[in-house]
Amino acid sequence: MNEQALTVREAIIGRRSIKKFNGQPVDRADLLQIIDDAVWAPNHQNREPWRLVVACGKELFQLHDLLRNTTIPDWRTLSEEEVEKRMQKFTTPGGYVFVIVPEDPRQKERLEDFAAACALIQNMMLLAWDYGIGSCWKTPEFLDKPDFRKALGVKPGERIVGMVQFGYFDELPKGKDRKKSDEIVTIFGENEEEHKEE
Ligand SMILES: Cc1cc2nc3c(=O)[nH]c(=O)nc-3n(C[C@H](O)[C@H](O)[C@H](O)COP(=O)(O)O)c2cc1C
Repeated sequence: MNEQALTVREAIIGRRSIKKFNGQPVDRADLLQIIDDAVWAPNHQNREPWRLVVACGKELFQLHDLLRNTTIPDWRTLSEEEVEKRMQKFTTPGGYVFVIVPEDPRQKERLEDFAAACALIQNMMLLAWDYGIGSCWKTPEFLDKPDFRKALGVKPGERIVGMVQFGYFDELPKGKDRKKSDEIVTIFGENEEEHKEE
């Protein structure tokens, strides 16, 4: 683990989604420590609604097979090089975390649980960044495919919030500028006159 000890602000504004990993393995103990810390995310009524499926180390090969069968169903008709090329985005991360929540039939609770899981994911990504480990939160359509869900052990009434890839990288992507507060903030009460005219 490469201890960077960034400030919270440095981690938040410096983190970038890594879409090109370099294949270096991620230590399972690091990933589990990241999860043990990330669970301090806010969650309503302390429901801790999440559960996580982790692949890191030897079980990655099995996950790669699943990802190949899911995303390239005709892989047997392609050359080994072609399959390898298409699989690179899946084979280069050193670890995977699938975050799963129950789909509560009550809308309020369902949205709260989803929101809490999103906070957990952001925590994981920031903690990883502090260890020098990049990540990318992905929501490909196949996460909802019955065969994929079954292979991951996702039960009826559960939803995969995201597939988070973790790994090391050689190049830091440049982030897209964000809107500033003057573009997205309305000061409470400031538009009162406008509303009166409506
Ligand atoms: C809910 C969510 C889903 C995302 N899904 C994908 C995805 O499927 N594939 C992908 O390449 N990036 C995905 N991203 C990453 C975004 O592309 C990335 O966060 C965005 O470009 C901003 O870049 P930054 O994270 O470096 O600031 C997702 C991000 C979020 C929050």
